[in-house]
Amino acid sequence: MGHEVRYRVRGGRRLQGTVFVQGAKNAVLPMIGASLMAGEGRTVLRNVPIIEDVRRAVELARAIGAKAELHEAERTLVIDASTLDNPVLPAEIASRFRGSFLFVPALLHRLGEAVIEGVGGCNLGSRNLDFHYNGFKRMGATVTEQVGDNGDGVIHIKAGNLRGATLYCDTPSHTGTENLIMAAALAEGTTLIKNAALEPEVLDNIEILRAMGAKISGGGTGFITVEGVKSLTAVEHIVMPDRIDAGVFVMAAAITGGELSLVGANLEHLGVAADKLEQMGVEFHQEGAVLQVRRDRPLRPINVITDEYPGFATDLQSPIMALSCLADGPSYIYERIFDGRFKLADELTKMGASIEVDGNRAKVNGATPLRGAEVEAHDLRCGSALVLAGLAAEGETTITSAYYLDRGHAHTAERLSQLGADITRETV
Ligand SMILES: CC(=O)N[C@H]1[C@@H](OP(=O)(O)OP(=O)(O)OC[C@H]2O[C@@H](n3ccc(=O)[nH]c3=O)[C@H](O)[C@@H]2O)O[C@H](CO)[C@@H](O)[C@@H]1O
Ligand SMILES: C=C(OP(=O)(O)O)C(=O)O
Repeated sequence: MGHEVRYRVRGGRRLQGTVFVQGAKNAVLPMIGASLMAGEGRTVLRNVPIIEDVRRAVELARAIGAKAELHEAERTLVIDASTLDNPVLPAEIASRFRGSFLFVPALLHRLGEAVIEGVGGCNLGSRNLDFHYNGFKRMGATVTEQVGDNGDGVIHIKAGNLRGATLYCDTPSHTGTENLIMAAALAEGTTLIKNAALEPEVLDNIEILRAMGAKISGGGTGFITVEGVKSLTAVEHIVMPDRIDAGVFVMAAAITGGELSLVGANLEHLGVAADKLEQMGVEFHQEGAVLQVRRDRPLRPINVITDEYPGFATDLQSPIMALSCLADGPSYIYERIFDGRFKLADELTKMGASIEVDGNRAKVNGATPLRGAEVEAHDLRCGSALVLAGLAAEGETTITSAYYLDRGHAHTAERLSQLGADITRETV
């Protein structure tokens, strides 16, 4: 892990200018998984966000035998999966990011098995994988769990020949849908996936898979049909913009009373979050691929219920909690997707916020002025919310550990500084 890295923010500056929205974390990770399904050739992914999760994915791809080159300046990832030879997803890499589990379909098809020593991702309460395992089993795989050398569970999935089947997600799981589509893409026969996720990243992943030769229909409807094919070919693909990164910059404009041009942001991808932000007093104007955002009136309180797309994205729930601290009146937040995503409330309280948490519901008693403090990012979006709070706070805020934020946002300090923020990323 190396030294502790933290962000230091001195608040009170109004943000103004142009910012480039990064490529989507939650699109590029399944695409790396998809690229590992190509038995020959080199996949080229462009607009790759230079974030820690991508670095871990590159390490993991190499650990299982693929050749992966991340050209950071060009934001381009080149993957040659012809040399894939090791079915083990080692704990030391795989348990550091959720996207590691998206490598499983490629291992099942290419090597006939996958050994999962660990799966990571933000600690947000229970994060089950039963929809994935049940789907693989319905397609003919066997799933067994053993205790590894260090006492942790190791999951062994043996594929044999995966066969098309009728699959479902109890709730429309984002990575669950992606994994079942990838498993079905090279399976024998036809697969129907019911209650599939509708997220734009899922659709972008379908697009690359179709370019690779997969036969997938129904994306965006909740029912996805996949006709298995014999092989997939390596292609070039541009990763879609990150709607959560865009949402955080919208809120950076909102919390500082600023005005920004977000290059690459798509208002439609924000779903209900765009409407909620409008209700709070944020103004949007989409000009082609550039989204203009400004807030110059007092922030109004809000009622947020997180939901799958196009509902209010859970990954924007923490940022809007920070923003609602400055709204004039009580805001109500109901987190429906994850049962442990409110650790942020204690950190915001250290900065002067007044927040009452009751299970998965929170009441934010705005408006309270925020003051700088030493706070802790417990997960990625907790980190982005604390940066937002720091931008609006009086005095200095230090946020540890920066790693969480760096898992999902690229060049945070540089991009915010260019807009006029006073923020540095320091190694202690
Ligand atoms: C790498 C990636 O894309 N991560 C995103 C993905 O995570 P991830 O794909 O892990 O999230 P899911 O959509 O699968 O999970 C949503 C809910 O379904 C439950 N569930 C999920 C799968 C399963 O097999 N069983 C089960 O019960 C989870 O516990 C959770 O309560 O979607 C989340 C919800 O939009 C986002 O916050 C994450 O940023
Ligand atoms: C929960 C998140 O990511 P992951 O699923 O990769 O942990 C997130 O992006 O906020």
